Amino acid sequence: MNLLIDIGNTRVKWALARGHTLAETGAIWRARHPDWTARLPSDSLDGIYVASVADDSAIQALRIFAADHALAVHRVVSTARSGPLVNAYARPERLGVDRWMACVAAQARAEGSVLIADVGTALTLDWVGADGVHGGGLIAPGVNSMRLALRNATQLRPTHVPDEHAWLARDTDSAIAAGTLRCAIAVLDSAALDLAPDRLLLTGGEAELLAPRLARPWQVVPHLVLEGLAVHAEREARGGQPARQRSE
Ligand SMILES: Nc1ncnc2c1ncn2[C@@H]1O[C@H](COP(=O)(O)OP(=O)(O)O)[C@@H](O)[C@H]1O
Ligand SMILES: CC(C)(COP(=O)(O)O)[C@@H](O)C(=O)NCCC(=O)O
Ligand SMILES: [K+]
Repeated sequence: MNLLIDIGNTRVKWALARGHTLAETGAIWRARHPDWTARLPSDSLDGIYVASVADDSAIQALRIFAADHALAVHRVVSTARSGPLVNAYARPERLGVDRWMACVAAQARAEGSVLIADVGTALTLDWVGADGVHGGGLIAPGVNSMRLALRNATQLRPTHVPDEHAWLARDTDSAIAAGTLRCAIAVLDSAALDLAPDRLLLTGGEAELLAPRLARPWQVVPHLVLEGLAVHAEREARGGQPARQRSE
């Protein structure tokens, strides 16, 4: 059994995986739990596969956890190809590895073109064509990050996030909640309309917030990045076209 770990800028997501199957999953807010590795499962593991876009201290903490449990850490990085998937970036290693793993998972799931939205700290879009070629994507702030940006750039200090998000808000907290949410909705709706893929996949911590408000039916896949790690680990175990990786 492998421990799969997706270290984002806000949360660590993990899964126990047997082959393609994610047996158990969890998420840990790193800022709230500086000792987050103590919350990871550690029994009966063969190894750890990690995709991290966070600062090096997170990988450092994971290395200590792995050494304590005599486990190898396979740090996955973005590569020019993975199986049938081809990376659009001229410098493939610069594509966020969470984005790359989401593309791997989306491509392995089904045929046809797919647009992937991962909305967490950042909102990212990635296109994978029916031919398996990654077409690139974009990076914007997630909803909460937009709210933090306003807080940092202004004197606005909202005290709550109202449930309703009317277009025409009549108080400051509602106006911020509506404005930031509708920015994210607008990006996803217009990308779905302009690019018209066969499938729309939505993941990330803000997926459930956005999904019911979108014009087209995006399929929410909570663990898409971890699914990509499972595919990657299996490809490597079979010896077939692994993405390049560093063993640590
Ligand atoms: N239980 C929750 N309650 C409220 N917001 C949540 C919850 N879980 C996730 N989020 C939202 O998801 C974001 C983190 O999403 P995530 O995909 O884990 O981001 P990252 O990959 O950047 O760490 C948070 O900033 C927050 O906006
Ligand atoms: C865009 C991201 C910050 C998203 O991070 P997240 O919201 O998952 O924490 C991450 O994928 C990243 O650091 N990417 C590298 C730059 C790129 O993908 O072009
Ligand atoms: K993201």
